[in-house]
Amino acid sequence: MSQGDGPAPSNLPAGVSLLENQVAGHTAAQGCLGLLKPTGDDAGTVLKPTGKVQCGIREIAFYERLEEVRRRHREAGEDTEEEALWTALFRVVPQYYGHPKLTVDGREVEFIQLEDLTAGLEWPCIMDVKIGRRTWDPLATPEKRRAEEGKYKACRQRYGLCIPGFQFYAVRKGGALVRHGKDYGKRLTEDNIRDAFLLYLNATEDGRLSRTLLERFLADLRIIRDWARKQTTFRLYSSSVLLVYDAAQLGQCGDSALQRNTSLNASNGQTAAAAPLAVKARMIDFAHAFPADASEAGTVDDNYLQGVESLVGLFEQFLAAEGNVD
Ligand SMILES: Nc1ncnc2c1ncn2[C@@H]1O[C@H](COP(=O)(O)OP(=O)(O)OP(=O)(O)O)[C@@H](O)[C@H]1O
Ligand SMILES: O=P(O)(O)O[C@@H]1[C@H](O)[C@H](O)[C@@H](OP(=O)(O)O)[C@H](OP(=O)(O)O)[C@H]1O
Repeated sequence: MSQGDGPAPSNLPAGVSLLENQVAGHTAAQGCLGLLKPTGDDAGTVLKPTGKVQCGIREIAFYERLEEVRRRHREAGEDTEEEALWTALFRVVPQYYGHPKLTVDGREVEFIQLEDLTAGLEWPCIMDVKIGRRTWDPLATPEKRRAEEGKYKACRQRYGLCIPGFQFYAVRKGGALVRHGKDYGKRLTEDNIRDAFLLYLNATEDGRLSRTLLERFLADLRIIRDWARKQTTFRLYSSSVLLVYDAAQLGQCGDSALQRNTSLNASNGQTAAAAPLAVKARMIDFAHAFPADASEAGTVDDNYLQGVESLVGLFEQFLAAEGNVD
């Protein structure tokens, strides 16, 4: 969604800075107001500007709805079948902390405050996977629809998803940070999209991956997939799954081929068994979350489901490949 027009903010309120590891969406580097990161009491959260009014209203409504389910769940202690479908999402949607207003460059801006999914990671590897063949919503103008249909075509056609941005720390290059933005994502095709995932996942040169990493991602992705297989009340357009892991912990999973400098591991004083590998897949960006209309009632969101099924399928193929480690 658009995150505000005009130059990048020059005058941020005290106690917030730009979220430096934002990998997609509108960023300060593009002259927009990107996500911010508070310090002090609110450390560990991010502030997403609401941008276009209707996008903000829809995204807040989605998070508030989930909060309402959470409140009922806490009070009732047990869920109806419909509630259970939504409580399953708590694990795969960032915690929501409301929608505060801040003044940026003399203008009042409403934000959505969320758990920072990258908090505490030493070498945060982050990939934004935008889900769905169709990314324009029912209110899109013909121009917007054409613009959306014209990009990331090859990947979207084949997989029902695209990669607008990612970053990773290359463990076998001493932890060098590599970033790829939307131009890279737009050049990907059905033949090489797997290579983008292999890069992101710190595969060895011969394509071997950490089994632990894949299994942990799959645990979350299957929760999202199972929800998408059943839920019939929403249509999610242009929503993403954010993949996050800490490459600094990869070397502690047991295989020397994936390891970074072993002295770094030793300096952490951690053993392979003691070091939990931080890995998560989370649903983000509900700016185009629409309640199903009358003609869609009782049916699943095929557009979203197909993208998530593809993502699960890709990770399952990686996991089934021979030679993976740990
Ligand atoms: N909860 C979060 N924790 C950490 N980083 C986040 C979080 N939410 C979003 N981000 C970062 O911000 C980026 C953009 O997020 P999001 O897709 O919600 O914004 P957007 O501007 O609406 O995107 P788009 O322009 O693609 O619609 C993500 O790719 C990710 O790098
Ligand atoms: O991947 P790209 O090429 O950067 O394309 C952008 C992306 O589709 C965003 O999701 C969209 O914001 P919305 O979700 O708000 O529509 C934005 O529209 P915008 O330029 O109209 O803000 C597009 O420019």
